[in-house]
Amino acid sequence: MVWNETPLLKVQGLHKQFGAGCVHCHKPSTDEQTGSRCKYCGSIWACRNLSFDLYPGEILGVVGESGSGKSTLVKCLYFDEEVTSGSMSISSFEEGSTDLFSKSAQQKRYIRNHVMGMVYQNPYLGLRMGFSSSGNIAEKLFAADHFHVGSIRERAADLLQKVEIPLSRMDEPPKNFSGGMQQRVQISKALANNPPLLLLDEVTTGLDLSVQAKVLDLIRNIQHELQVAMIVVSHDLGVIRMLADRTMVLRQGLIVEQGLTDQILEDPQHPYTQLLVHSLL
Ligand SMILES: Nc1ncnc2c1ncn2[C@@H]1O[C@H](COP(=O)(O)OP(=O)(O)OP(=O)(O)O)[C@@H](O)[C@H]1O
Repeated sequence: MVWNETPLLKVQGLHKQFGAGCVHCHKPSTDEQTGSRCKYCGSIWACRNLSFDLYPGEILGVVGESGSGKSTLVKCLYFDEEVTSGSMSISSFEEGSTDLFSKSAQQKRYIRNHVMGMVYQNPYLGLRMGFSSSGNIAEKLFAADHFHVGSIRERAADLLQKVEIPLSRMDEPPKNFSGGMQQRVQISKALANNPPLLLLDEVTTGLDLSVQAKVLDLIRNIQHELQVAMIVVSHDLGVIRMLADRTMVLRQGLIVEQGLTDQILEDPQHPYTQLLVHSLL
């Protein structure tokens, strides 16, 4: 696939440090050998100098072992975590001319509500379990300035149908639903504002294999139908193989390899990627 358009998302030099830091680690090392943890003060550089682009309608996979910085990356992109340094722009917001990390809290909320959707591994983070499923979608629509009650209910029904939640259950709260159904409601809520960018963090981890396959199928169909660009975080190369056009491999907060998913999986160049790929086989 050739991506010859303007990128939807541009991330440059994203660093995220946990801990106060010290004189020895005031600058994050981008040396693979050094590791992500400062041996003097224990601070962790969860993301080190991450730069990448995402094109409209593309699915970018982010893979790496536990602790490699995958979740921290998407949390930073969704403003759940404050970055230590770096910049991010989205072409559909102020024509991509401003750094979104430097915006005020209020502006960040606006950006989240209008141009992003997020699906968490834990549905309790993305849903109000006690609200009805349609109410969850309405909440996202209100946040994105849609106030017409009739059309909100219609949109909720439409979205829930898309993720195969029976309409007879649209007024039930997600706490009554199975794990797979909760993930599907979360996906429909994340799509409510028609975002050009959807972030998905380990969305099938913990689900039964057959349920996983259904959710993955659904994500693929949605991408096909709505052409929404996605960043899919997973430690599971099977998920990445099924969904991602391009893949970025993270290790100790650094990108060690990136490229077309087929190339990465068929002919990994970095020893760490080779280990990851071969442990799948
Ligand atoms: N709130 C936090 N405070 C301190 N350290 C943190 C915090 N969140 C993450 N970290 C550290 O940052 C590093 C990256 O964590 P992160 O959760 O991003 O990894 P991950 O690749 O998503 O792992 P997993 O697949 O297990 O979720 C880890 O060393 C982790 O301990």
